[in-house]
Amino acid sequence: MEELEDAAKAPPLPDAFLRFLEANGLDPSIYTAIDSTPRYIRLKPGFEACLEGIEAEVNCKLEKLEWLSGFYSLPPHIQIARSRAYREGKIYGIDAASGAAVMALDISPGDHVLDLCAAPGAKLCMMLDLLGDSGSVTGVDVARHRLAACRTMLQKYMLGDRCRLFVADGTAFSVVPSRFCSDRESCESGLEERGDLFKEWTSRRPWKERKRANKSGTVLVSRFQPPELIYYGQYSGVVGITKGELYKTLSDSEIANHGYDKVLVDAECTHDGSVKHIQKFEHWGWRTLQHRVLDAERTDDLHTLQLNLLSNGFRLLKVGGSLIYSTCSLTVAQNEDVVEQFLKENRTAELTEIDAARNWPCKGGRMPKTWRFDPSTSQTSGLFIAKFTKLGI
Ligand SMILES: C[S@@+](CC[C@H](N)C(=O)[O-])C[C@H]1O[C@@H](n2cnc3c(N)ncnc32)[C@H](O)[C@@H]1O
Repeated sequence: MEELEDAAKAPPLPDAFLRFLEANGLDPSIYTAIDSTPRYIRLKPGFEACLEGIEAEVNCKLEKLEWLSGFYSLPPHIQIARSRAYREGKIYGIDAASGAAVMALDISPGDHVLDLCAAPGAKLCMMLDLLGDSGSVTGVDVARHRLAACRTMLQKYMLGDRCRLFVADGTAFSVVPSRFCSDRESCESGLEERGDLFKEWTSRRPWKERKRANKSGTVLVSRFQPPELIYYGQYSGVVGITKGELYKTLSDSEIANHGYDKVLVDAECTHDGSVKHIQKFEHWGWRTLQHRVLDAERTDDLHTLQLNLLSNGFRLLKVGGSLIYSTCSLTVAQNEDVVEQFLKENRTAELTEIDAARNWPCKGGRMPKTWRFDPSTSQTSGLFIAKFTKLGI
């Protein structure tokens, strides 16, 4: 292949992937920027005083990101996974572009937030840190093993109190926030009176679940399977209510008032903008890339899935609430095209300006009000972000 002749310019990528990039109008040179793209960490709120100690541990200076609160950049070769700060839950490994997607939600105290493609949970943890001692976050993912990793992360960072996790297909998920029982007082009263109420979570449950999951042999659930609650915190709104109350379905007009305040649809995609992810295929084998990225892109199923996730996330949003649609693909087909189709089908959806983006090192997408991060523009991983508001009918 001609593209591979100039080794100095061309990244070590297989022909099929280069053809995929070309077909989607994407510049392969972003994959060479990887060596100079910094790594990012987010400091857990409350550990600001530990900064110097963390620097000594990872043996480098942490550069504060002026445009994203709580984030620091490190040289790309620095590994954080073995550091004590990481193991003790003082820092998170999360790309700055992912942090921007969460910030675009404008989370306010008391918000009830839905994260429809939540695993492994870096954004979910950030939402919980932003909420602090109010509101709730509901995480949903179709992959049980990935959501179990998310539960482990909640436990590690001690963030589980206001969170509940459901293994479910996000295109059919229907559980609304349990607004009425997410305050301490209301949760603590009357728990002893009825036997069918959810009691406080115990760690014995995950073992039972594992057994059940092993028996069923399924890793992904289908849209016809009921949601499976694999974790809930004490103030997540689950303790003190019945199964019937938890799974009660609401009409669209009821959701207009009682739906989620904020929704994140960080949709399944080909991950082609996540340069670090693409580089992993060097070790996993380029054949796996063919199967997971290129074949997936060629089918219409992925675009339909993205549109269905976005539509269902929007359906569960209350009027006046906002939704972020993001993918770590840089193709127009998985981003602007999905947004365009969604707007055609949803007259109560308004594409909304992300005010903070004016100060972010990203560039506009092909549609006004949409944004794109990539290694060359923003020195981050690739990410597309669009924000919608739900209008009253
Ligand atoms: C880009 S990842 C999400 C990353 C996550 N938001 C984070 O910050 O760690 C996409 C996720 O979508 C999940 N997924 C794929 N199809 C889904 C579906 N139909 N419903 C819910 N989740 C789905 C995948 O299992 C995967 O975990």
